[in-house]
Amino acid sequence: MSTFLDELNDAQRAPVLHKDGPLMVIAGAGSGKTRVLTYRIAHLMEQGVDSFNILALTFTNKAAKEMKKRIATIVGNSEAKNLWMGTFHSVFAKLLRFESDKLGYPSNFTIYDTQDSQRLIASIIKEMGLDKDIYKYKQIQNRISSYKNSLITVKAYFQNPELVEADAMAKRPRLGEIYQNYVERCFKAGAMDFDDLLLRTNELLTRFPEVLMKYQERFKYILVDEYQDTNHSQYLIVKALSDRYQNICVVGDDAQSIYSFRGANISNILNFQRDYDDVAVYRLEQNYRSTKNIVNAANSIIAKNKNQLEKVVWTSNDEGNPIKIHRSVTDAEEGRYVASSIFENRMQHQLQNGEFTVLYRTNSQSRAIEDALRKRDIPYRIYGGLSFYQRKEIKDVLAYLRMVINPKDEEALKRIINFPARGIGQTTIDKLVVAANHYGRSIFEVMENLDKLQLKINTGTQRKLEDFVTMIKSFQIMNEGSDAFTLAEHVAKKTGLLLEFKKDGTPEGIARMENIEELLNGIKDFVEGQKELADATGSLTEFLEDVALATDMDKETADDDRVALMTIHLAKGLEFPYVYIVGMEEDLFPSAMSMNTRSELEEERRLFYVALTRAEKQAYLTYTQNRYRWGKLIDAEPSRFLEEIDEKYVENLTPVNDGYRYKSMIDANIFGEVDKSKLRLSKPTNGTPPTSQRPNENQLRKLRRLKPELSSPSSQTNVVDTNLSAGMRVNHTRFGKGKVLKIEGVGNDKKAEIQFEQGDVKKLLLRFAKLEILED
Ligand SMILES: Nc1ncnc2c1ncn2[C@@H]1O[C@H](COP(=O)(O)OP(=O)(O)OP(=O)(O)O)[C@@H](O)[C@H]1O
Ligand SMILES: [Mg+2]
Repeated sequence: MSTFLDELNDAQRAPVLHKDGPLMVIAGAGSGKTRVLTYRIAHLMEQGVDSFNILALTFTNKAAKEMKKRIATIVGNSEAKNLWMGTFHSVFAKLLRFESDKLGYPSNFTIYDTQDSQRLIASIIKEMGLDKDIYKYKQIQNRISSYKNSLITVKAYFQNPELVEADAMAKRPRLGEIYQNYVERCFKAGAMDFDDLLLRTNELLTRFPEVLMKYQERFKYILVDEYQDTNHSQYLIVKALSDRYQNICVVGDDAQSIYSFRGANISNILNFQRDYDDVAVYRLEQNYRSTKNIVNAANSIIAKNKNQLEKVVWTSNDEGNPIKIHRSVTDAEEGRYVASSIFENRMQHQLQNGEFTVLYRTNSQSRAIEDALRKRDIPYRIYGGLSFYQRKEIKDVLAYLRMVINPKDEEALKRIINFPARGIGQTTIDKLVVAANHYGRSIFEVMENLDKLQLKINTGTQRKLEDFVTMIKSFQIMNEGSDAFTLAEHVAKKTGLLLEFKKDGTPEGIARMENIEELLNGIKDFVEGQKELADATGSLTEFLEDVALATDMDKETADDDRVALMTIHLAKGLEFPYVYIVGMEEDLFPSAMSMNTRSELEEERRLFYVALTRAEKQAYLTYTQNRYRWGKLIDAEPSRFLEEIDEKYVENLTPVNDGYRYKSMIDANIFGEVDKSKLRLSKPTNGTPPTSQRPNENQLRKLRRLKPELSSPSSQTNVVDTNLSAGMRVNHTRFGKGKVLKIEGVGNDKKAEIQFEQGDVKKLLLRFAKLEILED
């Protein structure tokens, strides 16, 4: 028996050694679930299971790569290479390449990213002559995506009066038509969007029993990490594939389910035992990641959630320091605090930048942090913002390459038909689109047959269109004889793209040119790398697929030492010695959009649990009293989550009653970034922005209608204390005793201004404040 099993504790070893049949590992953060999954695969292989018969589904491609690396050190590289491992999307994109003809798709189908989907939907809305303020393309795309993830096809949509009615009620009666057009256009373009990769896999496995059987035989062992965040579509795929052998191993933590807004369904994990016979359930309790303080603090938070499985998490690691809470006056100051704290820790403890991460609830918070890090010359990388492959110039090059592989690709074509400029105007493109719709063909096919169609395009323009077709065809011929790199380099030069950016001469133009060079380097690396793999050839198709499914998380290189900035959602499964969670404020975290029901609020709390449990040694929680949001300065309240942590585990770096009032700071104009005029203009009387400026909650709620648990009407989170009035004496769990000076606002915005005995006057939102009325 090899020694790698010694690197597990007894509880971890049991699921690793578990023989055939379904098993589930349910355990809290940092207890080794991912490690169990990894070692189980290695063990299966050691027991003689063929690596070709194993399928492992992970949350990121990076996680898959790391797992593979670890497995390779145990069983050897050549065997590890054969494993099918990756995210749902990348694994099933690969599978669809082999089978797509059955669904009427070419094997070289294009993958539309979210931006492509949105552009296509925007143009459909325009072609249909609809009001773009009512039919907002991003919202529509979201809606279509959630239909697809619930396996509601266009046909199913029209057969469901409830859905049709809901959209009509939302003043979007033609949503179904948009959906239908969108699906047809994607099909005609030989393109699948992200959701199609799952939807079409489901279609394939349901419609073609022989295909299902083939993959059931192929994937005799299936393993899924982060099972709590699988959506319905993913669930059905796993269910179908594992149905024959039932060798299914899922690991997860219901307390870390944070993707319900994307259709993830926590009940998949809760129902696992019902779905399979004789499920073995394993629990892990020992956390190896974090200090005692962090583990205990995290436990104290998640205990506040009502809907969860009972779990114990403990650690034998050091006590560690308490979690540090820091308050600042503005978001810019918060950024400066984080930057200097990172700087000091790095110096004091001789650390690398890569040992720090800054986590936030929404992407827009990164700016203030970035500014501060830049000022201190601390290198950082943002994950999940605009990924490298989403940049304009990169998408331009990729669009040409996509055309080479699949000339029907409509979004790619529209992007480059007149870039660099070749005198083909929008009117011409519109005519081509109309003709393509009319004949049920792709735009490129229309362009190939211009001489036969009477499109009222003048001969000069017609010639330009023909030149374009000839150029693409010449690339296609070249593609047959050369590798992806040679072709891509040729395309970048021949199309004039490189020249276009060079001509520009501005720093941005040069940066764009360098990015294209970086892309070419990347393609070269890819071609070299793919040559080693058993089932890959280094073709352009493979490269484009890799790119379409890449997140910048996957692009990380080891030698590059930077502080990581990302949303909490992206941080799932990762770990860092030092973690800063910024923006711990009401309406931001928990998000203003997630306070309508208990289940939404509990999801926010799980998100906080995920954030905190990323930390190995030290966690910081920061909040500010004033923050620019929706273009206005608003006064922010500390997040309720701060109060929820058992105070034994925290240390307040900025005590509450230090007389640190933002008003006086602004009057003294100490902080340059606070613009007085803006403040006076916008300072809302009750501390929350006017309703009209808030995100359109109503629509969001409607978009979420698909989630059954949200439909219950009686899910108000907190009871507003209506009895409170000025003059009353109250007690607050944290601020102590005080007297109510006045009450203002109504309903959810009702606030009390309280003079606390410790000297501070505070305004508290009544629906959150834990106030006890004292009898005098
Ligand atoms: N038996 C063990 N001995 C030493 N280190 C361990 C052991 N088990 C897990 N670890 C380490 O603890 C850390 C957390 O493990 P892992 O990432 O597998 O936990 P997890 O349960 O998947 O966490 P999450 O819920 O955040 O995904 C990792 O650094 C891992 O290498
Ligand atoms: Mg994990």
